[in-house]
Amino acid sequence: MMAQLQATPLKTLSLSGRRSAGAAARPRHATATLRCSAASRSYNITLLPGDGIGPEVVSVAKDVLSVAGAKEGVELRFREMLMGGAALDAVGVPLPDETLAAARASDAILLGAIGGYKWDSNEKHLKPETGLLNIRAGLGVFANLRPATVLPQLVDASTLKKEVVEGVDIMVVRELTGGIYFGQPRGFGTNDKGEEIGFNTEIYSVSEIDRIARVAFEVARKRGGKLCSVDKANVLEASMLWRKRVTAIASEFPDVELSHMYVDNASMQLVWNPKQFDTIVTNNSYGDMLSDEASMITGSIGMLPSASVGESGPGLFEPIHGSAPDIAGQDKANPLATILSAAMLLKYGLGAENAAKRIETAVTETLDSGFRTGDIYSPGTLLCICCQANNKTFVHLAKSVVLLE
Ligand SMILES: NC(=O)c1ccc[n+]([C@@H]2O[C@H](COP(=O)([O-])OP(=O)(O)OC[C@H]3O[C@@H](n4cnc5c(N)ncnc54)[C@H](O)[C@@H]3O)[C@@H](O)[C@H]2O)c1
Ligand SMILES: CC(C)[C@H](C(=O)O)[C@@H](O)C(=O)O
Ligand SMILES: [Mg+2]
Repeated sequence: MMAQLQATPLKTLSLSGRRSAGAAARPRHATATLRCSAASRSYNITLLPGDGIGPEVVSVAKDVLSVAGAKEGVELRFREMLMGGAALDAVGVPLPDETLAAARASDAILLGAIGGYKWDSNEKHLKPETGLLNIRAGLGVFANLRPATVLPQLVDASTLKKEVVEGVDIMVVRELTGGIYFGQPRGFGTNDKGEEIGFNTEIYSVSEIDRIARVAFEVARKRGGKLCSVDKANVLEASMLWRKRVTAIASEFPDVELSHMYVDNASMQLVWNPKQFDTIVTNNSYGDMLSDEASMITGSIGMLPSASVGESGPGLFEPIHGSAPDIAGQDKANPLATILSAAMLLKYGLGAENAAKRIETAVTETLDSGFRTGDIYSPGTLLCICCQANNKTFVHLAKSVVLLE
């Protein structure tokens, strides 16, 4: 099924449910909506557990997905495929052809994380990270939506002051298939002094900027109506074009208030006064960095989900964190970013809003009950582990909350 690029941004992606009235509640892409509510309620999901904590958090999210789907009559069939370091070890490439083919043929993809020390010095084409970039490009998922929402139960989990973070609800719209990650030329060489050099190219075309800008304006329109475009237009040509095009596209969205900010200033403003931001649109590399920074406003990088969508084809859903090799295999990982990515998969990938809501409610109630992994633990809460099969885990508590509804 098609990822609902048209329908998705028209609905709020915010966990807090901030939503404007009127058209906001009515997806514009009728075909996608009809398909979602049609008789077929059976979907194929590709699971890409990957490396490090990836398999731990994906197995938890899979259980939660199954229960939430079943309670709403949505049948989910899972197929696990190799990706990242796990694929390198098994078949010698980070993104096997069969994995990309299976992902393309499915209705949605849930990815854990890839990477690890073992493969860090591999050549570029044999890095787990190259597999990740290739699947994003291969699926054409150019719009990466990364919500950073401070949940009321976790206002004290942030290293920032409560009054600074309380109520923060930001959506970072990151361009995902262009910019310096993919620009040519890139590589290694020698300069005229005979010194070794490494180089990359930051490059954006008008069409790449226009399409991500339109997604961001649509998202902002259905949230707080404010869009801040982050660039480095005081120095870089690619950013100068970015700013020119975002400004031009703004005329299609007179109801959205557009501002521009340089990325260095934005990095500072995010921790000084994060509540000034509603929706941020930015390029691939600034979006990578600013979303990690925004995650710490919410308490932990283990909390931030994401949805990546394109013009057609299935969406890719993944936590924003990495494979966390420092805690892998110790049952310490916070699975909430992946569980919330699973909720985004249901809502925006499949249109199964009620099932998604069950997951969001389960997460809220799990936190209300005081359960915390180490990254968001505070005195007075219950330290729990990621995926051991006992009653003190997120997954089992989440399941029982889902079942109780
Ligand atoms: N999308 C992805 O698959 C992705 C994203 C980022 C990094 N990576 C890769 O992951 C590897 C490690 O990268 P890194 O250390 O820079 O970033 P990381 O996000 O893996 O970890 C950074 C820190 O956050 C902690 N952390 C991350 N996720 C957590 C969770 N769910 N619960 C609790 N703590 C969590 C880690 O323990 C670590 O201290 C590298 O190989 C990197 O390339 C992959
Ligand atoms: C692992 C890496 C390629 C990836 C990125 O830079 O996009 C990661 O940091 C992310 O945020 O998903
Ligand atoms: Mg990142």
